[in-house]
Amino acid sequence: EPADRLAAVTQAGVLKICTTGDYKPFTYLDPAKNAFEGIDIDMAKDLAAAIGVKAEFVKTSWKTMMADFTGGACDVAMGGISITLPRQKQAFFSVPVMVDGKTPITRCENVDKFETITQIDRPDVTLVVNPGGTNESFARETMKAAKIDLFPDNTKIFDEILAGRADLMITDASETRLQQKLRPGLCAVHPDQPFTFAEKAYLLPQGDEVFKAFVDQWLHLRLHDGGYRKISAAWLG
Ligand SMILES: O=C(O)C(=O)C[C@]1(C(=O)O)C=C[C@@H](O)C=C1
Repeated sequence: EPADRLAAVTQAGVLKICTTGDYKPFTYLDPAKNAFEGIDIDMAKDLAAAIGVKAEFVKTSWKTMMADFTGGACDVAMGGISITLPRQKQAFFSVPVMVDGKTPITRCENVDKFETITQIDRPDVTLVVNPGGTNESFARETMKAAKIDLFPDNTKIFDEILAGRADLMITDASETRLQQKLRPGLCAVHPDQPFTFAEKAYLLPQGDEVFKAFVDQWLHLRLHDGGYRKISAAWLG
């Protein structure tokens, strides 16, 4: 009999969602409230409601997400996750939620200095990078000369640039757009023309066509009935 996560989730009465909690506006673990919030957290609650069960969030990290997911820690992983071919070998993805891509963010006085990879990839430039996700793989593939400074706490990483301990970060354009609002002094560099093409989607169990069909249909409806727009506008203004 084929794996049927939709039936298992329905029977359990709970949808378990793996999420990192370190990536605004998609997933953020608010330390004061000890609760997850963000666009994909609201979407996860909506998905659980659509199935007719409650949502339970399971904290993961970019480094351990695939192992946690394939190990059965959760039914779906959500929170600004990019579709990649290595991940696609181990799991299904939903239809894409949005298009994104890698863009520099730096102190505003430096926006003209870091427009191209050639300008960035120099020995006197320090790029701060969060470990374990597509930001790290992009940096390792593209940078030959620049100094790569791994900084594990993604909720504080942008302060490294503001404080002058790093020159820039290269991350998703959506994140650079939000962080330049949250941290005056930081500016996104051409977020409308990112270096890469990447799509965000939700990670689903490998081979489970029934569950994927349900999630895809739910997401298709929310992308067209205003549900997604309403949720994302609440976090992005
Ligand atoms: O790995 C991914 O899919 C992501 O898009 C997550 C990722 C990353 O690329 O490292 C993107 C932006 C955040 O700053 C943190 C993590």
